[in-house]
Amino acid sequence: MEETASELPVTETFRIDRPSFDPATGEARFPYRLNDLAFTEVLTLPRGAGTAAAGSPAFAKLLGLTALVLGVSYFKLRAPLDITAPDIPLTAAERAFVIDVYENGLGEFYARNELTRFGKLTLTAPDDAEERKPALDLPDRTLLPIGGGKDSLVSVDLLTHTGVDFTPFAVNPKGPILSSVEAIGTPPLYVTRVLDPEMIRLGKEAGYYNGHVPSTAINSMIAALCALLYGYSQIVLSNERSASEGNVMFDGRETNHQYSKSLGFELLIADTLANATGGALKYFSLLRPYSEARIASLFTHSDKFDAVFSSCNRNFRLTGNDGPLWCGECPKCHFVFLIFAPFMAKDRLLRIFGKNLLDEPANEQSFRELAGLTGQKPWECVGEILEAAACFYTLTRHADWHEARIVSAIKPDLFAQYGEEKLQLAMAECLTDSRDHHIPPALAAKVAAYAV
Ligand SMILES: CC(=O)N[C@H]1[C@@H](OP(=O)(O)OP(=O)(O)OC[C@H]2O[C@@H](n3ccc(=O)[nH]c3=O)[C@H](O)[C@@H]2O)O[C@H](CO)[C@@H](O)[C@@H]1O[C@H](C)C(=O)N[C@@H](C)C(=O)N[C@@H](CCC(=O)O)C(=O)O
Ligand SMILES: Nc1ncnc2c1ncn2[C@@H]1O[C@H](COP(=O)(O)OP(=O)(O)OP(=O)(O)O)[C@@H](O)[C@H]1O
Repeated sequence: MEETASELPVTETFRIDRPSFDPATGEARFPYRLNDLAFTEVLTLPRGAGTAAAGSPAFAKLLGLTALVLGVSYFKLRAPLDITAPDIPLTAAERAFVIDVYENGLGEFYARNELTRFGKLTLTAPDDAEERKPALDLPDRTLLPIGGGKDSLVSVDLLTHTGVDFTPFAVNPKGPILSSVEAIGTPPLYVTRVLDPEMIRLGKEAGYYNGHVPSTAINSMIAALCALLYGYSQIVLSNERSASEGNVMFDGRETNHQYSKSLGFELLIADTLANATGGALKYFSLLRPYSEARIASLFTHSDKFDAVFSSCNRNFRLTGNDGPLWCGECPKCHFVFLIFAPFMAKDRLLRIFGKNLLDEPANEQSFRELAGLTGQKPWECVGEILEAAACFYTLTRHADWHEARIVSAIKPDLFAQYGEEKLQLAMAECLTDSRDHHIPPALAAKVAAYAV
């Protein structure tokens, strides 16, 4: 559906109503209205939440903010300019946070649907003048969201070896999330999330838009509700530094498929959660210092999860996955194979993927896109272009890989485009940890000492 400026939906409105939570059933309900359509999203949290925590002003605040963030799935059907939340008071900083979710969090959605929304959205909600709420008392415990792929499992290893106990957390766990948590062996905290089926149906109909939503922002707000209810003082994400690189420029801004995994968003949500809890709830990514290549090298230290993990997103569709753990066809499978290859024994890598993805000519175009030799960076959860190019460079000099079909096929263009010196420097950079992170200093020092 194409849209011209004169057709912008100025008379349409998206309304976010007051959400509710019943501690007896663990059910949270989030009602929305898009013009004359009504939707409800439902979360089911584990029962047994303290009623005191559920009745606190801080929980009401986080429930309201969660309603705003979860709203993106319904808003995107028409993407109107006006958003209202008549019963959810917001501070100035919270407004900026919500607008960021609806602008940059939906950046890929706008770019792919050719919708210009940056700087045009209005959010009408009552004012909350109290920017910083009173301090809550939360026990010193860690909630660790698990995605079923290599990243959060590297965090499992880092926390385990630095003596930090944690509870694995997941929203709608399935496939590799369930099997990885079983291998971790620590009782998890799981939340069931049911999107309104009418929204899913309309997303496939003419007259409605569809596209990507910022899933990490959504999962993080749900984790924050659980932190308050079940008593956790920190939520530890596993977002790599490579996630901050965008895909394309659109409507005057860089759009990023992984926006809500970026450092910029981490700072915004961390501030929002801290202000809502008087500083009691911390949020940071343990893997922010690392490139994807460095994370891959850290993953090789243990083979505990080899048979159960997968980074392939086909596993995480709402309806599940009836194919193999690694499809071997998508850009994410290709990227993960590429970054493991320099660091992992070849037979182990082939066992994990079930085949050699660098020997299949059909994959060449996809690998070229990952390394920036053609097209654009794929709309997928993949690392930086230069990082992929640097990994390819390493493989051109690697006894096990230099003769692989795709490595030999792209070598001339790789060298011509980047030059050897730039590729060598890029690899060195990938393996150098960044100090641009927000891990509490004592933990950062312990992790740095372990992750040599
Ligand atoms: C699993 C997956 O990657 N799904 C993306 C895919 O959706 P698809 O239609 O193939 O399957 P479903 O996920 O089952 O979605 C069905 C419809 O429901 C809509 N929907 C889904 C979840 C939601 O929270 N809200 C929704 O409205 C969805 O739009 C479908 O119409 O393609 C979609 C369009 O590009 C993507 O939006 C789906 O991505 C999921 C929301 C998802 O969870 N993806 C994560 C694996 C992901 O991409 N993570 C990124 C981080 C993104 C971020 O900013 O945090 C990453 O790991 O880098
Ligand atoms: N279903 C989920 N429930 C809760 N948190 C999730 C879920 N899926 C992903 N996450 C969180 O978001 C982070 C980013 O997801 P992502 O898919 O990039 O990571 P991963 O699965 O750990 O590793 P990989 O990048 O190899 O897939 C995860 O590390 C995890 O912290």
